[in-house]
Amino acid sequence: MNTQARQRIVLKVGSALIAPDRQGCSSRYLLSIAQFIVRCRTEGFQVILVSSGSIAAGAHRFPVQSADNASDPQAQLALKKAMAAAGQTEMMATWDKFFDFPTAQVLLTHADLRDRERYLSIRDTLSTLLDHGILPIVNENDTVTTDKLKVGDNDNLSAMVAAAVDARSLVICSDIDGLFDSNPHLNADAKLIPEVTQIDASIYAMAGGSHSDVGTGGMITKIQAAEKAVSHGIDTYIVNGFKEASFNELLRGKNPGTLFRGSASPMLERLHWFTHTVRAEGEVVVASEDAVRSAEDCVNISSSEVLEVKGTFAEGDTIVLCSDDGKRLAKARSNYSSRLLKFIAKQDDSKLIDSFTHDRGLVAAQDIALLSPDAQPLEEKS
Ligand SMILES: Nc1ncnc2c1ncn2[C@@H]1O[C@H](COP(=O)(O)OP(=O)(O)O)[C@@H](O)[C@H]1O
Ligand SMILES: N[C@@H](CCC(=O)OP(=O)(O)O)C(=O)O
Repeated sequence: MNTQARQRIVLKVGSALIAPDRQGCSSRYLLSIAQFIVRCRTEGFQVILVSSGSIAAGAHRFPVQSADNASDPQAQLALKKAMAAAGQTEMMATWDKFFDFPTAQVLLTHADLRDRERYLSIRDTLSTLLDHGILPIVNENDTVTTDKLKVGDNDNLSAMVAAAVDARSLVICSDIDGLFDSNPHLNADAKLIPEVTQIDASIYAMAGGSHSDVGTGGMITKIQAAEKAVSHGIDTYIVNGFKEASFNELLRGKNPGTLFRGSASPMLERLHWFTHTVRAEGEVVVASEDAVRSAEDCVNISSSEVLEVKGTFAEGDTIVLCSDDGKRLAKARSNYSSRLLKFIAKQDDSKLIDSFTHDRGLVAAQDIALLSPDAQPLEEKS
């Protein structure tokens, strides 16, 4: 493990902290966040800021909406992207004013992160910026994204960035003290959970969506982010960014919100990237769970064990191998297009079938991630 890299902190700031009333950026909460960044740097940490808020910050530039636009989803989406474009410059200018060191804007999409070459390039750029004392400020490139191209929320984006830079901690600053056992906006008796040792279905069951006009994803995407980060060995905190005390406590080494402790046995880098950043384009249902017990099993699956092929994918695309009762067993890269696999799976002649998969397995040996039997579809969860 690169010990220098382990001195990195990724700080994710939610929209409500940037532009609380959608009237442009406000310094109300940003001052204490900026001071925290400065203190962390003074103490020798390299900091990356993942800042939401471009849409919330740009909203005030588009005060007039025609009634037609309000009911047209396409027009609404175009408006949000325009707000993001206008708000992004305002947001960068606002952050820049707090610091006497340079900042750099890094706008990413999921299409950038899931492509290995681009991912490595992003990693190098972020490291170079950090090594030159520059504060990278990352956001999703909302103006160019479509459903297929986007991460969709900055919680997951911040976890992908934290893994890419091999961070030591990920701090998610939200509008609430941390993860509660149910949404405090709906249940006045909800209790704060100070530490989560294992992220499973019971933790996801506590989480609801966002209640605000400006937030995306609520607690669900924060738990997804924590799941990604902890499996890379990154301690992940959800803290209340409205409260200056949160940052003072973090600086004293205390946990002011909810802590998800990083795994003591982190995944290898490429496996982590493939498991948590790359998305599956389709599914292949296999006859038995026993066919997918190890990576070697996956390579050796014969086409006669393929029951069904779902979705459209090309050779080399990522697929999930599932059991016929819907369990996600493994993620891998298909050696065949969905079209060819569908054709092969329909054949009765086993000799013909085997002739297709004789020389190379159903999936490539390089990227195979075994998923635990009750694993949730990490990258597809919403
Ligand atoms: N179990 C829960 N504990 C805490 N907050 C929850 C929970 N379930 C849902 N939420 C909602 O998640 C919100 C925070 O997420 P979000 O609105 O997306 O903020 P951000 O802009 O910081 O990402 C909280 O204000 C709350 O409404
Ligand atoms: N990329 C969007 C933010 C998306 C997002 O995840 O928002 P939030 O839930 O406030 O962190 C923007 O800059 O407005």
